[in-house]
Amino acid sequence: MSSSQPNPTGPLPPLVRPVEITGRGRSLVASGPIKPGQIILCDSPLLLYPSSLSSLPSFCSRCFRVLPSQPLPCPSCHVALFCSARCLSLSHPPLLCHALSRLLSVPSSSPDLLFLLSAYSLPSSSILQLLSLHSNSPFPNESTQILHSQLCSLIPPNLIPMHFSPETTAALVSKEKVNSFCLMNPISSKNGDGEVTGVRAYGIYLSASLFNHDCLPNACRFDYIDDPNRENNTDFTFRALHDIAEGSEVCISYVCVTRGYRERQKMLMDDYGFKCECDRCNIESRWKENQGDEEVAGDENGGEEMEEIEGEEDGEGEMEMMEGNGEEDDEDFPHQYFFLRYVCECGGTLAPLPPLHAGVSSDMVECNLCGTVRKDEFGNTGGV
Ligand SMILES: C[S@@+](CC[C@H](N)C(=O)[O-])C[C@H]1O[C@@H](n2cnc3c(N)ncnc32)[C@H](O)[C@@H]1O
Repeated sequence: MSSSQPNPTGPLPPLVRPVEITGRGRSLVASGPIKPGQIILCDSPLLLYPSSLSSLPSFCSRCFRVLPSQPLPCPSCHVALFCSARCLSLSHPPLLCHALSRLLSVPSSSPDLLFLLSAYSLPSSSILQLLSLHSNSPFPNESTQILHSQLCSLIPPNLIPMHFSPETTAALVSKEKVNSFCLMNPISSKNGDGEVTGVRAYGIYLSASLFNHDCLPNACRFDYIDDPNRENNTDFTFRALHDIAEGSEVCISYVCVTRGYRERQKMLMDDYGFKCECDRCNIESRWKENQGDEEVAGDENGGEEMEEIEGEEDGEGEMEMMEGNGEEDDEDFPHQYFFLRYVCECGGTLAPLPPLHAGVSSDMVECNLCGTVRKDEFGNTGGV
């Protein structure tokens, strides 16, 4: 690990500092001891964009809350709908507005177009921040060339943004692939069967995109997109699952932690371009069922950007182990404690509520997927 690096994405809270770690790039490490449930980072989006054109009639185009029965349409494009006069007045950039109505006539348009139109609508300084994020292969290829020519047909000449070029388009797409977070539809309390109903929107969060991945994360993300009492409902909060020692790396999981080894490896390689060599993967790679041909080849077109962060779907592999269906015994599954303590029945991650007073951790845990808050059966004694 090398010394602290300046953070090009902006100021970070005092609990973490960015460092460069060989083989992992920029990483966030604890500047001091972090307590269970402590808020490590709060981050606002640089950019939010709808998951698809078909989601536009359901969610406010600014705050992405569910639209009321009488939404306010943009008087110009009539495509973007808003939940309130405030949201309507706050943001609907002309470039996006013009392009949206034209986009409806593009047959089977790529979701990347919504991202690119939103990104090119940003002020120049924000585009540069976006371009400062990590990516793999940021160079034009056939698919980014096609995207760029589609953009050319969607953006009127008088609104062509400053950095607009095939190179920037390719770079933006590559940044999006590894840095975008999903804003999921919360699990409805009524359907409480663990089903997640899909991605509502995607977002780029500059500081949060410095978190690296671990299959046994020590932090997880909370968002409260439908909370009527939060003005900044699309902000993310990252909290510690347990004690984190000064100097330790703070990691989240990019994929649902309940997924099995091979599936995790494939998703991390296809979507993020790295082979995970965390402690858990090192152990699971030795399991009999994971020996042999590994399907972890890269796939340029694969996957969708941090979309599984904190449990999008119920995985099967590890949960089966917990239920006693697997062949391994406890010695082969030392992370069983993690699953018992930090994984909710819905597949989400359980983190303690923030400490009530300095040094006193909460004895309540909250699931970041179904939102359940309950007593921590294990007490708040610290790390795994
Ligand atoms: C969202 S960025 C995280 C910050 C990034 N390290 C940076 O330098 O800006 C995701 C990228 O970080 C790297 N990364 C994240 N977790 C990793 C891990 N466990 N092992 C190796 N590389 C990792 C991969 O290159 C991945 O595509």
